[in-house]
Amino acid sequence: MKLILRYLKRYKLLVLLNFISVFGFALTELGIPTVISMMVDDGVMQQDKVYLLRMGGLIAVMSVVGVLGTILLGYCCARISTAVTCDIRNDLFEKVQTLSHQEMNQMGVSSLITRTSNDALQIMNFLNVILRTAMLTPVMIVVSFALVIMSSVKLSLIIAATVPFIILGVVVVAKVSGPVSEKQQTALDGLNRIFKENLTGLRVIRAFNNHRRETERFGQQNRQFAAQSRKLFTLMTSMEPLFFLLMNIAALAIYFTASFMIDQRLLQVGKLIAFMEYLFHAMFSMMLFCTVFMMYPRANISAKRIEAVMNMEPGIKNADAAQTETSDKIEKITFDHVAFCYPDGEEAVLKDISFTARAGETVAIIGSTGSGKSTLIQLIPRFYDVTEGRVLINDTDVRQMDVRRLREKIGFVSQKANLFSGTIEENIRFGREDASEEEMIRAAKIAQAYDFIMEKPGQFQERIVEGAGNLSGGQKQRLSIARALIRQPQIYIYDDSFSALDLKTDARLRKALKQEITDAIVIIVAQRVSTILDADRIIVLDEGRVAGMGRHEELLRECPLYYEIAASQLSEEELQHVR
Ligand SMILES: Nc1ncnc2c1ncn2[C@@H]1O[C@H](COP(=O)(O)OP(=O)(O)OP(=O)(O)O)[C@@H](O)[C@H]1O
Repeated sequence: MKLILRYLKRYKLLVLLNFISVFGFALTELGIPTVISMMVDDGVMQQDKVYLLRMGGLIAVMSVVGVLGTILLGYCCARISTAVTCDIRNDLFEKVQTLSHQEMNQMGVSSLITRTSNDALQIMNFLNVILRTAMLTPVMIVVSFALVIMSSVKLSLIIAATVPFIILGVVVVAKVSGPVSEKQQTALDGLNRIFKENLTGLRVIRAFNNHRRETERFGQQNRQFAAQSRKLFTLMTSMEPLFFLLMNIAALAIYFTASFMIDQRLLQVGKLIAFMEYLFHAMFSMMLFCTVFMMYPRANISAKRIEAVMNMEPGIKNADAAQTETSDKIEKITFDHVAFCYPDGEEAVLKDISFTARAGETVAIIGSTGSGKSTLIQLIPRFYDVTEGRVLINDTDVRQMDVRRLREKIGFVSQKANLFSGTIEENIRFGREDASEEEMIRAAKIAQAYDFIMEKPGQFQERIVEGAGNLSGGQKQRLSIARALIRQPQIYIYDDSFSALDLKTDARLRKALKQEITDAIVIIVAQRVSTILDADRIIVLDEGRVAGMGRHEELLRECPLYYEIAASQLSEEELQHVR
């Protein structure tokens, strides 16, 4: 619960106001029965009308104060609980932005979503209850039990007998509900994961006619979640009837004893009314307090799940002496005997990779699937850090550079064209918000996106739906290329970014890129040999090792693996031309 306290500290004034309104409320709630008891014993019994009127006025004032206190209490609870949850969500979101791919994989995207949504909601509900009742109930319990005892010590003994049973019940429920709550949240993670996978893979599921299987998978997980929820709710609600049973038995015993006491003039009727009123408040407050107590394990689990994310150390962060000032002009990128192994992998995915890419050059990387092409380029923007060797920009190790500054210099076009819901313009400007209209149009034109954008009814204002479902694969790729181009970076990295383009568009795009980007370093991962024919250097990767390096013609002659790839894609004539 340290998490909640840490965030509550930000709203000290409101918490204080909350506390004051709680006291105001308690004072009036418990004051009114006292005044009623006085009215009955000293006013009604003595037929003193003036006294009755005075006391009636006092009750009216106390009621107004009580109502105002309750409204203020409600306001404070709502303000604090929503503000704290909002802060927690914002901080979680910000934290997730700093996590590297490794931590994201470790935690799981669905679990991160559940933690930000459902776990934060649990904290909000708990806070709402705690601010409303946890502050109020201890005050009410102590004061009203004191008044109960003061009203009649004998009758209080009957109540004392029920207290151990109540405490025992609450402790048992709290102990059992903690682990159940954890299982419930984990089941919800799983439910979200299946739902997310199904929505993103809807077409595949339909194409393979697998919706029954998926529905069954979802149903199974849903049943698991429902079972845990049922257990939890049953546990939480089981306390209430038991509590009322105890209360009713106690009330019977009290009335029975009180009738004897009144008979023997040991107790007045007014005192009995007040006693029952105090008792009602004491028991009701106790029940509310028990609810808070029972809610605690659930909120505690959620707080722990949130804290686990907050306390995660980002794998990629700035070195202590990170260079915030990188030289403006990037002359070269050097891979110096680089090896890389994924944190959860057993074997190195890249082994002893060395090459240099200079400004104005295009370096292409080709190789069979799984040979390590995408992994290699992800080491440049530090999505991962090398396991051995160094990646240098000019002569500085990227690990010594400020991550933000480093990434500012890079235009990265990922293998999967990720676009965001919003307009086409917003998506292109994602690369650089302050770009001019001309720069945006220029980027769209080089990326060969301009024509299809102009054909859309909304043109640059055309809306892209979630997951860019209203665009073709090639259109998505071209927009993500435009997004990188508008940035005008010094390093371009294309991770198989032309694969969805037809050969004609691919050729036009490469021609435009060559004309417009003359001074930057361009690194292209490609599957198609035709995409990289003109590259200044082609690196052929085979199981994480460099199997060949050179221009297209040289490699055809000297690298059997490259020849094999080219032979599978080019015509006999194109191959003979080189030989
Ligand atoms: N996050 C990851 N964790 C563990 N292993 C990974 C991870 N990503 C990729 N790999 C493994 O690393 C190897 C290289 O993958 P990589 O994606 O770099 O290959 P690639 O050459 O780009 O393949 P493709 O052409 O199919 O995109 C593969 O064996 C893959 O299984």
